[in-house]
Amino acid sequence: MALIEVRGLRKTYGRTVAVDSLDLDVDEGQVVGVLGPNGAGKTTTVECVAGLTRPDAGTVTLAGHVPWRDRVAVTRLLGVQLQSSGLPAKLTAREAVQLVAACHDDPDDPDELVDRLGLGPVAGTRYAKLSGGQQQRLAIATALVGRPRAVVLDELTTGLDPEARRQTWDLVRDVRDRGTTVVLVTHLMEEAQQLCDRITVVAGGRVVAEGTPDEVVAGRSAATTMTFVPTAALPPGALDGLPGVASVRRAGDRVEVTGSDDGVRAVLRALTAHGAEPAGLRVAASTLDEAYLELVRSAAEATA
Ligand SMILES: Nc1ncnc2c1ncn2[C@@H]1O[C@H](COP(=O)(O)OP(=O)(O)OP(=O)(O)O)[C@@H](O)[C@H]1O
Repeated sequence: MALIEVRGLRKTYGRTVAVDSLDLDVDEGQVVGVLGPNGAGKTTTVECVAGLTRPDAGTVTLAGHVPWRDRVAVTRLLGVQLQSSGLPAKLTAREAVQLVAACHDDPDDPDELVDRLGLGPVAGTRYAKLSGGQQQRLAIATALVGRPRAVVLDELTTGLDPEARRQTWDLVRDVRDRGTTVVLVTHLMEEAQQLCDRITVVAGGRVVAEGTPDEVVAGRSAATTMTFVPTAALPPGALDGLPGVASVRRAGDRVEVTGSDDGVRAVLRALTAHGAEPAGLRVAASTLDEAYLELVRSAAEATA
């Protein structure tokens, strides 16, 4: 049984359906990403997991506990860093971690945790004076100080510069290596590719893809991208509609085709049939970014 199990989750706010029929499994020891565009229902989902929001329908269990009912157990099991940490501006970094530690039965040593998260030099600095990266690390420290089995990190690198982002990613890997399960809410495909064992892509409150990042890319009809310059002119539409071809785009002389491996072979055969060769041919697996955009666009078209 998964550490976190969500089945048929539904939550509405007035007429807005924030989440609908959503399933999510988070196995112990993994980093699981919840991805999706603005308003997809990611935060609502993790709020239901954390027991901060009660769903209209469906079930959520965390190590067998129901989050909005078994509050004490869930506070012990799950650390939460949500989008705005809401820490008082005047507390120092150390005081903030000590304050949250005091709410737990068997907390981590606040000073040791502050050091481990690279906040030692600013332990005496007030929250409002910390940099964005330091504030995020402090939010992670407050989520971890109760030594939870799982932690929810919601858009933890939004607004950080590339170096601070990479340092935060190292921190997440360290959290996972120490045995804590991580639910990572993110907009950033590179972040998901770098950190996540599995991802769930949500759009319009529903799951539109689930698997390892590689599985999600491979499962798309546009799993491969090939670009080339045909050495002879092709009749208009010569490559459109070939079996396995998802899209054909032209940029000057260069042609970019996305599709399955069958699509790549069909394009090469069509070129030969038209007496052309693919000069400067490059064939690459599509990125998670490309797969994600395709998923989100088709979900938006389906509901339009
Ligand atoms: N407390 C609330 N009251 C009313 N509507 C809400 C509330 N919380 C969320 N919503 C709506 O529910 C939908 C899903 O919101 P949610 O915050 O879960 O999305 P999200 O994927 O986390 O988005 P973002 O990436 O922008 O944070 C949105 O249409 C949002 O406006």
